[in-house]
Amino acid sequence: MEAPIDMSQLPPAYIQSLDQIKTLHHYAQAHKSKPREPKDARTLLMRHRSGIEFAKKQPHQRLSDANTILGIIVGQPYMPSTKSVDELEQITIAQLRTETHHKGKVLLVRRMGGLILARTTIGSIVVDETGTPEILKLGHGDASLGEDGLLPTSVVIAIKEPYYTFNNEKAGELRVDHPSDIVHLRVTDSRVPASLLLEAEGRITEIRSARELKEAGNAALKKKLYVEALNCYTEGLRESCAGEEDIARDLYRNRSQANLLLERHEAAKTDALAALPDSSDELSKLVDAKAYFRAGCAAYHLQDFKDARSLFDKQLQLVGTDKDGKIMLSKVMTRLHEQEHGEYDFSLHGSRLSKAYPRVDAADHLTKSEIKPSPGRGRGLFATVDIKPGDLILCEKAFCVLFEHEEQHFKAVKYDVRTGNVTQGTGALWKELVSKLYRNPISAKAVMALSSGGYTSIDAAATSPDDIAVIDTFHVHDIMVHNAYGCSTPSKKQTQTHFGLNSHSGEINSGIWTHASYINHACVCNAHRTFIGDLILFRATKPIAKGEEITTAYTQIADYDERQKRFTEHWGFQCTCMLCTAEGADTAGDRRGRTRLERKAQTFQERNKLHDDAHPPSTKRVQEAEGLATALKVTYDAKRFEGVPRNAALGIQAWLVQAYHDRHDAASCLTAVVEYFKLLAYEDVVINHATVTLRAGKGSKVNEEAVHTLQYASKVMLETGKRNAAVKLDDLAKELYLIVNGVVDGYTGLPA
Ligand SMILES: C[S@@+](CC[C@H](N)C(=O)[O-])C[C@H]1O[C@@H](n2cnc3c(N)ncnc32)[C@H](O)[C@@H]1O
Repeated sequence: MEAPIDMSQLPPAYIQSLDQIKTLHHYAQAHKSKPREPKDARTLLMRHRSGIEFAKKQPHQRLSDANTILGIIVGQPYMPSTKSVDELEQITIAQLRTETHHKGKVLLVRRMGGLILARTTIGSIVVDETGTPEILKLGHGDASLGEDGLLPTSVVIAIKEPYYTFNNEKAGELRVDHPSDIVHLRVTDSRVPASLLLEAEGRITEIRSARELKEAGNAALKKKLYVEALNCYTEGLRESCAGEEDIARDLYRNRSQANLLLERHEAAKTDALAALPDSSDELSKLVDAKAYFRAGCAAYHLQDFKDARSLFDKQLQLVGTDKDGKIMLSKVMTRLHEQEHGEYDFSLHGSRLSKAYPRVDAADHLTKSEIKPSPGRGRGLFATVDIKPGDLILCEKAFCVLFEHEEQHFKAVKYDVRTGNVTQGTGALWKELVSKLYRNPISAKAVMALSSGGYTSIDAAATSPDDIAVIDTFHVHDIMVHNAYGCSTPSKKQTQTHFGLNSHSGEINSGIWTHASYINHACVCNAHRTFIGDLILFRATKPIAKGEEITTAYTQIADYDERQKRFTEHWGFQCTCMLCTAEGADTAGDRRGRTRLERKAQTFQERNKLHDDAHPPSTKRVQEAEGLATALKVTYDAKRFEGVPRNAALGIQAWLVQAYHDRHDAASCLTAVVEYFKLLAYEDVVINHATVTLRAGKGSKVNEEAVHTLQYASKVMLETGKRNAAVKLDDLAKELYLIVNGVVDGYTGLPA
């Protein structure tokens, strides 16, 4: 989940930058609706050129560098235009007003400068039909599309309902935050004013016939100029006339390939299917097979494995046999098995991970849960079957995830002018998410349906004027803030090392999982999450009955007041789970006293680190720890805390478990383990050489330490010759390990 920033950790330059952002915001508010100040074209262009040079020299700005500052401002939201260009009244740049959203208006401009591809924005200079230049800043845009993909110079750009605001230097600029507010008008378009009929700079307008455009597209595809190829094929389709059905099919089939390469899987599938005739002769069978293969690949990427199976089947029926088709079909069958049964080869998936390949090729398994209303919490996720502790509840691939080592990632401070909140960690994800949503607008609907904490937008997904899906960027932002999960950095080692999946890397990586996002929070929850690459796994920590709500802990903040503050500020709720109810009924003084004692216990543990049984702690130290543990336990009202964890006492109790083990005090060690599980609110806890039982209670919790304490109990049994009890305890430790780690891999248990 998005982390609030610790201002004391920021370099001074950041604080300055934030102050600038805040000052700018106030300046803009004070200059609302004033006439735009004219600008000198020469100065504007010169400054733009030096901006381009500067951006080229700083391709990788990082937070660690105190001299380079990335700040993202989440501005005062304005809605994306849901009108088509034809419905809007044309205005000129001179008519713009400062800090104003020009509703009902459209600006027609052409780009005259290069692009400044900065990490947080994309900038250029545009000129309107009167020759007036102005700065254009795109808050979001798929930089991978390149200059001509983003703002081609071969077209006229319509900026729908333009927003005119101020840049860092308090100079006016056109700001486009919603990519759908930009429409490309071909120069042949009758709406383009004569003065903007530029000399064709792009190649598209030089070529006329559909066949020539197909050849140009193929040449561009070979050179990996995918956007150019796409534009050529699209233009070719517009130019193709009656009698040219074969060429049109080629154009669709080839555009499908360009779309696949641009990760526009929905469009890739539509195009591939549009290319299909009834295969009559051998040659058309071959090209049809190619189209089925492409449609199958697109369906695979869209996780529609049933559809993918039927498409690859059709491909193979046409050609008899094909190596690539067979490989894909075999992968599809594995995915269908994962999807239906929730059975995954997690070791294999983990072993394929690396920083270069941080995403897993796996299916979602979602059938054990469904979205339903959760009284007082909006919607929630509910079990559709009885689920046992340790069972996989769900496994889902991210809709979008960004890892901090990836090229598109950058670290930036984000300042939200609406709330004054300063956060870190999701600026880059926001940009990536918007790009991905535009690339696949149908899948976008699942993301746009997520909770946004009260942001009310237009039903943007339902409208697509000018054939462009409309997505409200600010809505996406708020959805991301309320739903993103922080995840670990993927590596091969994750599934090979002890608690490898649990090792978090500071939560800078984050992503959106659309189904898992429906899980509501409870501090004492019934589902624990881990990650393998971009796969999120939830396992049951206790029995979950069919129809019961699935809950997870959004944050593990120990202090009650701090925790509630975070819930209120970040997610807009107060937690009323069993733990919060019990802790909330303590007096403020009780809580303060407990926190003081807990800190004392933590300091004691830090000063008295345990090593092994060759270096056991002294009796005096153990007595000190026992005193602290007792003092902490009595801070809990026995009745009120029945059945809920007594978190503050856990750390020192775990220290005692190891201390007794290291001192070869078997009886005390086992008693301390029993006590540890009682503190976790486990029920029926019996651990002796004859009986080993523990049962997760309604309010119990589980953690890494619980696994370790059971391992110490197991060791003690082994060392005292009680092998059966040792094995039982080791099995229990392994069961808990599976819950906490997500997979059993990496577990280091008893020696044989
Ligand atoms: C990730 S979403 C969970 C799904 C959400 N309930 C929905 O309807 O889409 C997070 C939001 O759910 C609500 N929520 C989650 N846990 C809650 C709880 N324990 N009590 C009340 N509201 C909760 C809050 O509105 C929070 O901002």
